[in-house]
Amino acid sequence: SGMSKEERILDWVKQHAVVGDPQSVVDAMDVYSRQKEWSMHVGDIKGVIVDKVMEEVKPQILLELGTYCGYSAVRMAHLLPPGGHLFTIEFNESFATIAQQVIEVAGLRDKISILKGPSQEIIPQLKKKYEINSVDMVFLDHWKSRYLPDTKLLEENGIIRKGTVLLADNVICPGAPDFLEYVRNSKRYECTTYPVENIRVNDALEKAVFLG
Ligand SMILES: Oc1cc(-c2ccc(F)cc2)cc2cccnc12
Ligand SMILES: [Mg+2]
Repeated sequence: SGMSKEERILDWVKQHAVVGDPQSVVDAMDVYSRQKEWSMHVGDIKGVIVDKVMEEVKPQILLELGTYCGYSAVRMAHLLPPGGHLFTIEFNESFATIAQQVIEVAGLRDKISILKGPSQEIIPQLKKKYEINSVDMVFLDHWKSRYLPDTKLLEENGIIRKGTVLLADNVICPGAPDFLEYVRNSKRYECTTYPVENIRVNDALEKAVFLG
């Protein structure tokens, strides 16, 4: 038995972050990933690109696919404009439980709602069950094989509107080739690629603006 990696990350955050200080939570998770155990959160190098897009878009309603331990949820919610809210979908119960506690340490419980379950089930419920009309930005960071089907679900369910910004992590590594091909060849998206030469792996984030 013993602690899971995610429990060890939470423990580190509790010991090294300052309660109510989101930046200290982000910094603690980055230090843990660099010095103890690499973890699959977006991290400090790609995180700067996420920050830049947040400053550009200033989303009131932000949807994240893939919470994991809550690193990007905390990083983005900290940058939300007043009144903004982040809905983050996580299908792994134990990850969601860890993320809820990380978000608690950050003092961001009022800005973030974790929706537990498979994205393909939750996306069609967003309007009725969570009273979401449309979202201003989507951060895709879950399983790569879900990027394209979930993007189509977001279109079909009217969750994204003209101008909604999709920002996708890992389009190179682990890679989401079908998603990339779709948004780059579709006349309904305006795409920008943000390549990142990380120490560990080369990767990129893709920004795809929905044109309606
Ligand atoms: O940012 C991510 C990175 C990786 C990843 C795993 C092993 C590697 F060798 C390299 C990259 C997996 C993810 C899975 C889900 C969401 N994000 C991921
Ligand atoms: Mg990722």
